[in-house]
Amino acid sequence: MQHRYAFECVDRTLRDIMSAVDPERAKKPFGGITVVFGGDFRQILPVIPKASRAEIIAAALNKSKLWDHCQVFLLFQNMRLHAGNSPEHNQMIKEFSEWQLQIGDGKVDPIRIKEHISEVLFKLPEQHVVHSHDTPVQDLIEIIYPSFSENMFSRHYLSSRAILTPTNAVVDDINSAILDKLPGDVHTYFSQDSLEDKGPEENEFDESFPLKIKIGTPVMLMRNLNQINGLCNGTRMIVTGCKKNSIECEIMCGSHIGTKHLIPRIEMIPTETPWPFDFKRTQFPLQICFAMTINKSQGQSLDKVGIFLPRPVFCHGQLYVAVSRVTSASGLHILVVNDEGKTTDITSNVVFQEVFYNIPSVDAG
Ligand SMILES: Nc1ncnc2c1ncn2[C@@H]1O[C@H](COP(=O)(O)OP(=O)(O)OP(=O)(O)O)[C@@H](O)[C@H]1O
Repeated sequence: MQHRYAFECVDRTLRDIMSAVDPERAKKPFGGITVVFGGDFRQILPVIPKASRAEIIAAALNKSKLWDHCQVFLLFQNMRLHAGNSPEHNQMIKEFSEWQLQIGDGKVDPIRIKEHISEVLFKLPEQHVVHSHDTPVQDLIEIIYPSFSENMFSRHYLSSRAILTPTNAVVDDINSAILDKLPGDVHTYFSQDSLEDKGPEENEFDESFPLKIKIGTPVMLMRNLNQINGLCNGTRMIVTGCKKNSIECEIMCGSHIGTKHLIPRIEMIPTETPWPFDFKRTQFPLQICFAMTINKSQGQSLDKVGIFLPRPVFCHGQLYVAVSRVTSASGLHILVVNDEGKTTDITSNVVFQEVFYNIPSVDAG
């Protein structure tokens, strides 16, 4: 979810612009222009580094004054879950959809509740749990990417599945384990970090953070480059060519499927840093996506989803986002590893209930 400041900024700008047409419109939300928001407060709230729970809640759109002017329309049908072909199948889909919502609403049957952090320990349905003794991660990779060597060049095979996990470090490990199975040469692309005004000193971070890929690797775009051509933050593509200063990729899902694009290195300067100077990183805005973080998976639809939890989820809506990416109940596989390194069927759910207080569906429920 966007920080409410983003919407408030658009509101103020439109009031300003529309006041030129009619001074009265400066008093109306968005200068009198109808605006449609789409969203789900069960999903991950604005990400604010080091923020407290209260600060995260305060950043949500429904804590803005604009919310008083919003009329809420509720959507009830889960369009992502494919319709069944028999009454029994439809009943199964209904139950699975209700279970997803229970997770989102924080209403799963608890084994134990840690009130102060709104964390609930609960038991996962057996049909989704992956049990493994010796090599849990390899086993999960095998379930999500079965017969990899026969299918690794199939666009549909690669675009329809992913492993989701809470942290980037684990994502990198899984991605490199699967990348090793792809044939072909590894192409290494270095990023360059520098200080915007670094003076005569050499920057020891120059030429660090390499991107290692092979032709055929699925990658996700990490920035909006060209929305008209489908190059948006989150677009998944296959690497089709490794050039010296660009990477050729083919979009593998959505309305621009099959189109090829050259992705260049781009400069990025983080604005919110604790330092009194700016870092500039020049890098490819791409990340390998055999596995991705749960946060990054928000918005994706996948036929086969492997959720790997070597540590529990840690923020509101993370588990809900993870379990709701899948298009069928049978496509969801969850591997939970506890502190002793053993697989288990018990995990945590984190839901900040107070974010729902002025949303009709949840109040009514
Ligand atoms: N009107 C529709 N008819 C058929 N399928 C639909 C329709 N709307 C959405 N879908 C299916 O549901 C999936 C999810 O749609 P979409 O990504 O627009 O929803 P969303 O609310 O943004 O989801 P989320 O926020 O959970 O990522 C799509 O991939 C599509 O397959």
